[in-house]
Amino acid sequence: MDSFAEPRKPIDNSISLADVRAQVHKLEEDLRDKNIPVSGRIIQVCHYLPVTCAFARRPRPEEIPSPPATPPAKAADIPPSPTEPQPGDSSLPAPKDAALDKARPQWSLAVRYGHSAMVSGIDSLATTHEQIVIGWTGDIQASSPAEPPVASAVTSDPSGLPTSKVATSSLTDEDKKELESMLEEYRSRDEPENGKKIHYVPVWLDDKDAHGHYDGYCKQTLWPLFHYLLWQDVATEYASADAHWAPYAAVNAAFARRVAEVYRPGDLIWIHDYHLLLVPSLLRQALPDAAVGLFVHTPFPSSEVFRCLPRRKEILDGMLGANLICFQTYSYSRHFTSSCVRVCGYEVTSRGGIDVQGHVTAIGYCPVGVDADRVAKDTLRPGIQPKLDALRALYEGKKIIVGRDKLDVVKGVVQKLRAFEKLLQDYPQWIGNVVLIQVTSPALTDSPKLERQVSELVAHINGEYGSLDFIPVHHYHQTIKKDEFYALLSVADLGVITPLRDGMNTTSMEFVISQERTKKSPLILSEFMGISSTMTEALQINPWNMSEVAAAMHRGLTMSEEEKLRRHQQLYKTVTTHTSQTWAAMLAKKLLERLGSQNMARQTPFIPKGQLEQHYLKAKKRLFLFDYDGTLAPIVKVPSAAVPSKETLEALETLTADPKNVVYIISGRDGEFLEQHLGHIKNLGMSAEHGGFIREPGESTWRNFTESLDMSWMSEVLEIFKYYTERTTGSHIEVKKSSITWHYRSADPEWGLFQCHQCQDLLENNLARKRPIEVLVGKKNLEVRPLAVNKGEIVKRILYFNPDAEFIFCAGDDKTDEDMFRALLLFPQGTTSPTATARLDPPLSVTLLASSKEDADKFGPVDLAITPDAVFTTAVGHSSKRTLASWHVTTPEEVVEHMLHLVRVAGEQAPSSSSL
Ligand SMILES: O=P(O)(O)OC[C@H]1O[C@H](O[C@H]2O[C@H](CO)[C@@H](O)[C@H](O)[C@H]2O)[C@H](O)[C@@H](O)[C@@H]1O
Repeated sequence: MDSFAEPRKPIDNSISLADVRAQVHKLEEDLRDKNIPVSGRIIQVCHYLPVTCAFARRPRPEEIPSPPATPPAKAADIPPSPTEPQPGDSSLPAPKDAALDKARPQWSLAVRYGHSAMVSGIDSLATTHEQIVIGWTGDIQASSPAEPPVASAVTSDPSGLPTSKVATSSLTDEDKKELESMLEEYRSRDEPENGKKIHYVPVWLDDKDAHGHYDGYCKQTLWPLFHYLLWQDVATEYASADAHWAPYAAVNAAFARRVAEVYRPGDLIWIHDYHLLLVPSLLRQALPDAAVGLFVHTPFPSSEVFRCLPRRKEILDGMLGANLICFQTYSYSRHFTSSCVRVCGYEVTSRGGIDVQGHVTAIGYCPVGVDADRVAKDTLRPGIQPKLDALRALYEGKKIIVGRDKLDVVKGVVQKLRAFEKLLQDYPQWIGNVVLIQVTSPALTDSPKLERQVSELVAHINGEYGSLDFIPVHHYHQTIKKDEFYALLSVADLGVITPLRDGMNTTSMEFVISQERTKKSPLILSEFMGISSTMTEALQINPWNMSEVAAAMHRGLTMSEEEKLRRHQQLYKTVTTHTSQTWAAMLAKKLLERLGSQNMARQTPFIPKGQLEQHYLKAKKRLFLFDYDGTLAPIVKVPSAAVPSKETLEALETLTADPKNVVYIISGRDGEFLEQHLGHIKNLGMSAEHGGFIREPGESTWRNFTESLDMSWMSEVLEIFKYYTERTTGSHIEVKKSSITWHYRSADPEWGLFQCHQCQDLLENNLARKRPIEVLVGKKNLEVRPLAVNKGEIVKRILYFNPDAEFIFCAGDDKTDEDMFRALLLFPQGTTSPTATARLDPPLSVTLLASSKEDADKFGPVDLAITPDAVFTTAVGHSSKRTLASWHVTTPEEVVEHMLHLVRVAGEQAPSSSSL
């Protein structure tokens, strides 16, 4: 237990806000220099706006009551003409009635408390950036029209307003517009003077969706899971962890739409927290080039817990639309990464990013802090001192332990009380000399069982260890006011914050700042909270270990003044330099760094349908070169199950039926597999084993390019693969005619990858130095084939024999397909002329098969008919995948759709062209 030892020599882990801001500025300048758009704006996407909205609708004309019918008049009191209303005549609507006063806003806005760290961070960024905060209005409270009108958009606490709600569906477009323009004028209390504008933009949600999303999926499904609670342990009316998925998805979609509406190229987008985990991928589809960051404020559980979530893949894919995902701690980021690897089978790049079909999401962490200056100011509030004095007087002569938590299972209040009892048991000298003041504020959802448990435990301890003049535990279950809160933190001789799980925990930081003016008292923290990784000088404990917590309490209460001071100074430095301001600036910095990194800057555009169609229709001869796995058939777990779909077969059959088309499959598969599934397609050319074999269109025999090669290495590779297969459960070997593949897709993903690296290392640094082989890293496989053959060579060969092709479409998804794309870089880089021509030397595969030197010499260079615009090299995968291809599509289905489309348009054109 490291923390129980004498404190280490203080380390300087402080961060300078000025430095981070300067770095942000520099990064932006550098990006501009590289012509990468930087707007200087940040879009912050938060579940709630930091504003509450109350609404008092003006009555519509038809809702204004008409004057009541008057009784028959007596001659003596004939009323004046109705055109002359009398003062005080209550039967007539007063023209100045507040409800009718068009000038008076229907809306009143007030500060929404909560998430103060995030909100103050965002506010502070206004020093350097214009921002747009997008969030839900929350339930709209109904305020009475008789309420005094609000003078401006900035108002005080609306707690006096009636709490009935206004249905969002009852709001008109005008009502919504009115709120939007008031929000545009709104300025938060903490916005810096002369700061840049913060625009507040509401997301309008259907009330049912909004509650299904938040009270349902967020609070009943995700929140417990992220805090290591499986649903049967928390939900009293447990239905299904999948209930409320639909509103979760709907609300996320509404947020993404709103962001897309306000987005401008060069904006940075930061999405906050577990309420919005699908927004990144929705934005990636809508705004492929946007720089999107996702910050997860909660813990992220171990993959073994996370995998219980029915929608685990949807959630991970949703998050992975971001360019960067940041967590509070390294350990949460590690859990996330292993969930991606284990649940989805995604791979981790050498720099720790997650690779999804070529789109790499960087993973990082950046702990949030508090607004230390504001907290320090708050501790000086005049109302605090009298409360502090009162507490001191009340507990005079006794040590005070303070705990303040939400009454929520994960906050560990029960465990803390048990540990306190253990303190009194193990260190009886404290009986009568120490009190625990535990304040619990109500959680979002009541838990009567937990409340009962806590009360019983308090009563038990007080009964067991208390006396007429001594009550050991003082438990207050209520929301306390700010002054009371700071008085409590300041008076403590020991702070005990010991949740079973907590994303970060800001109370511990507020404790340290409060103690700066008073006792510099020590702090006990649970090791299961995010903040523990930065608060290294706190006494860290496992909240489940009662003896350990009791010992830490004893230690904290008896600590020397010198040690207290030393520890406090270190904690204070951490808290006052790792603030909400530095956190917010660091997020901006990290996303800009990501933006500048190579992966993000190089986007492969989506294949241009019109241009493809135009060149296809124009060409007298067209060449199609398709990889198979991952290009014409999606990747599946078992290789033999990757059979072509009905649509794929239809596309190949119709393409090959057109005499203008020359179509080849160029695959790593063996000829047997290709023949079995595609052999029946007339006129389909096939190349197997990464260019080792070719079967020309219309022929039934294969030409073997490896015949004359030394293939003795195969048995040696097989031995090595066998060694690894024995040690990697779930892996298997695929032996082909002249290549061999070791698959580990069904093995434990981390172990499989580790073994793959070991095996690759052995093959490359040992066998490949002596033998004419190449080791290829494929999709969860390792392949070895002869050095002399590759897919690029085959492409050159096909092109060499079809020099009159005027259109080339070549698609592939993995590294071996890059050889094909490389072979099709026929024009020097930067060629802009659409009529540029190219010449091709005879490739090795042509001369190699020549029977004699003279025969080989017959083959000279050929002039190609192709022009630069008519070569469509197409990577299947994400637009940010690193590739030599000029275009991309995302899935094999899209490849097939494009092919079917070309065949269709050519078919539609055929009758008219023949009639010409
Ligand atoms: O050149 P390709 O047509 O892309 O073939 C490359 C290798 O694909 C096969 O393995 C891959 O696809 C399987 C089915 O989706 C998948 O289970 C496996 O994990 C992938 O690595 C094939 O088995 C190999 O022989 C090919 O060389």
